[in-house]
Amino acid sequence: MARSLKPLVQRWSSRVFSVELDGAPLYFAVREKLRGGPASPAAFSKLQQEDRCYSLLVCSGDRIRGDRFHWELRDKLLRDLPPGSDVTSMSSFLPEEKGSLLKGYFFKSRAGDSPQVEELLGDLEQRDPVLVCSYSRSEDGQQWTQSLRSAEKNLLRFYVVPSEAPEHHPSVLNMINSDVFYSLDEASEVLRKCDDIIPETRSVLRMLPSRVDARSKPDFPVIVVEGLDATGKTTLTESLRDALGAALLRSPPQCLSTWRARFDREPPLIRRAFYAAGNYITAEQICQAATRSPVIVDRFWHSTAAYAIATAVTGPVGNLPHEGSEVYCWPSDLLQPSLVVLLTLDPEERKRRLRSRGLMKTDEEQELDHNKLFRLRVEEAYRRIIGPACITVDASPSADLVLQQALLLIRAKCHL
Ligand SMILES: Nc1ncnc2c1ncn2[C@@H]1O[C@H](COP(=O)(O)OP(=O)(O)O)[C@@H](O)[C@H]1O
Ligand SMILES: Nc1ccn([C@@H]2O[C@H](COP(=O)(O)OP(=O)(O)O)[C@@H](O)[C@H]2O)c(=O)n1
Repeated sequence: MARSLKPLVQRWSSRVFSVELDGAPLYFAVREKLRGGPASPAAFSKLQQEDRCYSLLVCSGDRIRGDRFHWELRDKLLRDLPPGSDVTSMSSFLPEEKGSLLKGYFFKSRAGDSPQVEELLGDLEQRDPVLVCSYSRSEDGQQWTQSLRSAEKNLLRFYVVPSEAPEHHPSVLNMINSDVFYSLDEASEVLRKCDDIIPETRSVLRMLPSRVDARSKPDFPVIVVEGLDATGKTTLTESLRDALGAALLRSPPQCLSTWRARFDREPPLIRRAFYAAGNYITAEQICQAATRSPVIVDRFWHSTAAYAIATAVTGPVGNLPHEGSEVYCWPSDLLQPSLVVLLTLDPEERKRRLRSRGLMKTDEEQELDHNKLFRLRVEEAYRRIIGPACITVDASPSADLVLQQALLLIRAKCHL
């Protein structure tokens, strides 16, 4: 373990640890001394007597390298650990301390597998920015301890104790400018830093506007249509274009389509920076088009932020950052549309439309289909975004009725 990790270790017992089980976080803490009787946190309750557990936390000073390493580490663990290790995501954080989140993985190993696991962890510790902990149970099976290798290679031992759930999901601590970007500068800084590992980034950077001016008010109304995949955005935006003689744009813009799949394979930090940058390119196109006619936009910042927030946070909708949180605030340097229409649809009808349309696209969209909680989080995050807020339109009636409904709204709000 590198010396630079010493400050981290010094505050180790102030940290809370979170393990993802069945799609939601379970929390525990560690203490140097045990007060009261032994206790087993929920994250450890389903383990067998002979099981040993491990955690790996990524702690790179370089967030791009760290995020990529974390992304690739899951595949490595799934490939190289013995079957049945049950690798799951975990994190560690200092309660209420922004930027304190460390991300990693938690897994178990049977007694007979220990040499293979120890060898893999030893290799990782030597080469990569990880903090490795092992967890074992006392002989009477009542108390778990955590062992952390210190800078001097000594083992630091802590008792594992239950911890209350924090007020916010831990991911919220690192969300700003990692999952959601609030300025072109922040997003393009991430892209600039990865242009050596992803050469395509240079082409994306060249397309970014050199100057952003969110204050200039477009001459014609700008109407954004948002919603989950297959809610009818394409159908509605094309009809609105025809009905209003409007220009139709999308985010990410057409000019980024060649690189989109490349960035969809990258870890969240880079992928989100790509989509954030796309919004600024679309904003520039909107400004030009809105001098001549109304503009309809298929997805914009609401999509970028809502999917990012709903992916970073796990578990029920209650785990999202609370309503009014700064994470839902529109970036101050991004053009604000005149109206944002959010299409909502009953999940069964959405599935029917997806099936009738053919294959699904991104991993996130596939996740939407089988993870009901994720879908609910995305929809709720859409609704919580402010400045501009979105107005919900029920997309279950016929395409023509949905169009009429949207036109009524546009006439009322945009004086068209
Ligand atoms: N109001 C509607 N009623 C019934 N089917 C619809 C309606 N709007 C769209 N569809 C159909 O549902 C599918 C998904 O619509 P689409 O406009 O491509 O959604 P999105 O752009 O949001 O992914 C398409 O097959 C489309 O023809
Ligand atoms: N403005 C946007 C648009 C899409 N996205 C991302 O793109 C995915 C949705 O894209 P999609 O392929 O369903 O979009 P459509 O082209 O079908 O509208 C989501 O997973 C979002 O993470 C974004 O972040 N910002």
